[in-house]
Amino acid sequence: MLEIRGLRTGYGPIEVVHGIDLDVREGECVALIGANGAGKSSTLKTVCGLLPARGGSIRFNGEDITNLRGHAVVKAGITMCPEGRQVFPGMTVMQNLRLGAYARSDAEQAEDLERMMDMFPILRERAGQSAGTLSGGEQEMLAIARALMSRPRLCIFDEPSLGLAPKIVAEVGETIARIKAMGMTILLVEQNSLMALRLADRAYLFEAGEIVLEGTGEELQTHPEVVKAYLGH
Ligand SMILES: Nc1ncnc2c1ncn2[C@@H]1O[C@H](COP(=O)(O)OP(=O)(O)OP(=O)(O)O)[C@@H](O)[C@H]1O
Repeated sequence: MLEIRGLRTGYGPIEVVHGIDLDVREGECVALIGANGAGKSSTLKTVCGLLPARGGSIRFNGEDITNLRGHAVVKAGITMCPEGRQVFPGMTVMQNLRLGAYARSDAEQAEDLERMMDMFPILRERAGQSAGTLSGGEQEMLAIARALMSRPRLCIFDEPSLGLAPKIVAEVGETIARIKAMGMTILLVEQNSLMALRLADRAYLFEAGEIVLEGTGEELQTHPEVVKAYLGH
């Protein structure tokens, strides 16, 4: 579904991703793991049209989407649930959800809003409340629901567990597992490597802007290098 070949990207004079190849197949959950600064988030931003590619190509369902603008990438069927949630704090939960559907026609929005509030009952309870007053975990649920409102074919998660208490991290993991069970294709960047590898069908290990290892989630969970450096046992 997503085919990345020889992708390079960076900021100003500095290249931070040095020609990576990466695939996500339909229905898969693929995780990117690795240390801070290894280039995982920059890769996601480049896929989403938020950071220009300097070389290589990104294809989605056979279509070249390299350097399409953000809204065109959403229209193509890719939505990102960004690091730090980035809900609009002064807007209500309902308004945030509606914004998630901005790239679509209105016809099925009401139905999707209902579906999201069935899936996340807390959002129904808080529908009229400012998003900025929600807890971190509730904001993450809102960010996930808002992403799903665009009816993506590929849902990208950037550090969904960042800054959340362990109990809430577990809830976020369960939510992603539920979305996967619904048949959604998922690309996930996560500092919590164990959670990521448990969720993932396949995973890639990033080091200094390159992919140094790839395998199934299970294979990487027991790979000595991953165990030593990222799973801490
Ligand atoms: N806006 C920016 N301007 C300049 N350099 C940046 C910017 N964002 C990231 N970088 C640099 O790009 C490199 C890759 O960062 P990136 O965020 O992609 O890594 P990461 O693997 O996702 O790590 P993290 O988990 O910390 O987000 C790092 O050296 C980082 O300092």
